[in-house]
Amino acid sequence: MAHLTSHHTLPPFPDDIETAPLVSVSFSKLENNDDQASEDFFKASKELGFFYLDFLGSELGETIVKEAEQLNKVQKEFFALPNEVKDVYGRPHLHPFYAYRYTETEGKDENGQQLRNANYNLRKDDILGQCERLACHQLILEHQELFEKYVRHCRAAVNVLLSHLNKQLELPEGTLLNLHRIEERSGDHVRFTQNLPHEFNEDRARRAEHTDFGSLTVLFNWLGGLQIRKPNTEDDWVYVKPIPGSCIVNLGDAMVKFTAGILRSNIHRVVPAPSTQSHLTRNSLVFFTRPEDKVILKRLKGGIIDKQPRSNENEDDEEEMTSHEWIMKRGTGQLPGIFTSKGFEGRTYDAPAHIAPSVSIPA
Ligand SMILES: O=C(O)CCC(=O)C(=O)O
Ligand SMILES: [Fe+2]
Repeated sequence: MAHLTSHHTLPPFPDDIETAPLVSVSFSKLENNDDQASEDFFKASKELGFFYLDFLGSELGETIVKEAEQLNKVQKEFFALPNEVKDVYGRPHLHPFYAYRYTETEGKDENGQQLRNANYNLRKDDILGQCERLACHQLILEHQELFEKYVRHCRAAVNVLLSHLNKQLELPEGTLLNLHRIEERSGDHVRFTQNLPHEFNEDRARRAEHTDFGSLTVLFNWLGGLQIRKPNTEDDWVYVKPIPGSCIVNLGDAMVKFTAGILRSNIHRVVPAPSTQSHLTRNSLVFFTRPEDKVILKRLKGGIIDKQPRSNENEDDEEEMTSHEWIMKRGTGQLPGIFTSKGFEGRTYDAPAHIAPSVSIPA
């Protein structure tokens, strides 16, 4: 059978380490409004906030998988460009968030260039021509059609997920979809990520801990390295094994705020790939969906959310922040720390100034 993905070209994920208990939800079943799949998805969204979305057997799903493979090739080509070429699209001069961002790491490549871990955030509104486009490299423009299809397809899949959540939360029809209209300005973006092999380092692992800021994240990775913290533990981290044909979906802070904590945005981080894969450079491809820029991040009215207890008497008086403000503050380190359903968690991390363009500043 022809391979749909390139996972088989890489050393296998080890079979002797504990992995995260993500359930697998069939996208094709969700498309066909299967009740059991819908309930399984809702349960996973409440309990772990992470699940595999199995795209096999769905036309849209398999298209997304193929496009992710193509974009993975593009990102490798992009990261292989000379540093000074990539720096043209770097922050802070291009944009504080939608830009190429890196941290230097030990060693030089064969051309004597300093090695870097990096990511590159490409805005949905740039890709779809919905705003004045930020400068980007010719390579990105050459693949404009692929980017546009990928964004539209990921958004179509996300809309299926939002519709099921809407139904399970018993919200008035279209509530969640109306907060995520593709044609409106939002913080949705495609992220390229590249990390070079390195020894596990506790401090670096801690700095990488984060929740995602937005609504739903569609993640493709090819090597292990993503870890989630087991719910109700202080520090028990387990690897998420990549599954060919599935993406990993996780819920972000906005969904916690909208549902007054019914849904879960789980803490996660990226550390070196495990044993058999640890010598390889690791790439991941992320599509972040976020509420429209103008949406205020607070509990929605209606359905089972109305039955959720208030977290404190002053919940209604708390400072209201729009999705755009939240993303920019969180994305540039002005609101550091780990956000959970109970608010910000105790252990916070302030980015030292010297690693300002750090890829450790999360999501
Ligand atoms: O690289 C990965 O597998 C996860 C990346 C991630 O969590 C993020 O970019 O927010
Ligand atoms: Fe993340």
